[in-house]
Amino acid sequence: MAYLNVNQVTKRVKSHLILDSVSFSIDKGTINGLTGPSGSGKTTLIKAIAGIETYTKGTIEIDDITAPDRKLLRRLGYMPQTNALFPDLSADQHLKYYAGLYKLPRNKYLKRTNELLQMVKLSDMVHKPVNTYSEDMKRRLSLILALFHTPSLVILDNPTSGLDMALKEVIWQEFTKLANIGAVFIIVTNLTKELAYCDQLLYLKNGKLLIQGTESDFNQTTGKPSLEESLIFLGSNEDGANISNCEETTHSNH
Ligand SMILES: Nc1ncnc2c1ncn2[C@@H]1O[C@H](COP(=O)(O)OP(=O)(O)OP(=O)(O)O)[C@@H](O)[C@H]1O
Repeated sequence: MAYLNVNQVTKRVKSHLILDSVSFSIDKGTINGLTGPSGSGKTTLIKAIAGIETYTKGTIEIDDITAPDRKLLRRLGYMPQTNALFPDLSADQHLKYYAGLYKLPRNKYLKRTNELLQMVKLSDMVHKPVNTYSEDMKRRLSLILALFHTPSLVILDNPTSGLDMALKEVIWQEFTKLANIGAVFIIVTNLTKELAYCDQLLYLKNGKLLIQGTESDFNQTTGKPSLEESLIFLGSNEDGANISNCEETTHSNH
């Protein structure tokens, strides 16, 4: 039974078709990498799933609930591409604010929050206002805000952008750990190394979902020997026109 069902989601702004009848399903406990060229609609799609962007047609169901729905608020974790933090508030104040929004009892999230702060090496900054943070510290806090309430669907827009290699590794280990206990991840990234960690990949181009599948599904569909070459091929191939029978070559990981 799929945890997330996206059915023919279409977004049109005036004459611009930003999402073109996008349909896919995602199972529990999987890490899904969403990739594609700049401007292909990745951010628009994840914002629609997170309930913060409207769309013209189609439906989105999360855990059998039609989105958007307030019942989903606590089940979702979302990290935007550009930080949406309050400059005058500290990390601690951000966490308290969001815990209040999710109605989390303090003793429930405190231990988890401390673990995450340590993981991203922000413990020393917890009482300092965000306007004293570097850009990558802001990314790290945004990531914690997407994870600390143990959501079942975690949606992250380029989560490791600007972070050092060692921290990227630690963060991906955490994603894997959470997926192993049932969390679903949708991670926007164009980094081949990160895409290779994912259970399943989704490739969006010009608002259309061209392929959903594993790395080997991608290579089989494109006829290329590696994911990197497949992505280069898909990116340079006008509208994916030469991708034959994408629908038929689409596979689910489960
Ligand atoms: N509200 C809007 N009104 C008009 N055009 C929009 C709107 N939102 C997004 N777009 C356009 O839709 C297209 C897809 O944008 P989106 O940010 O979703 O792409 P993306 O794949 O996430 O790009 P990137 O990788 O560069 O972040 C772009 O051409 C963008 O300019």
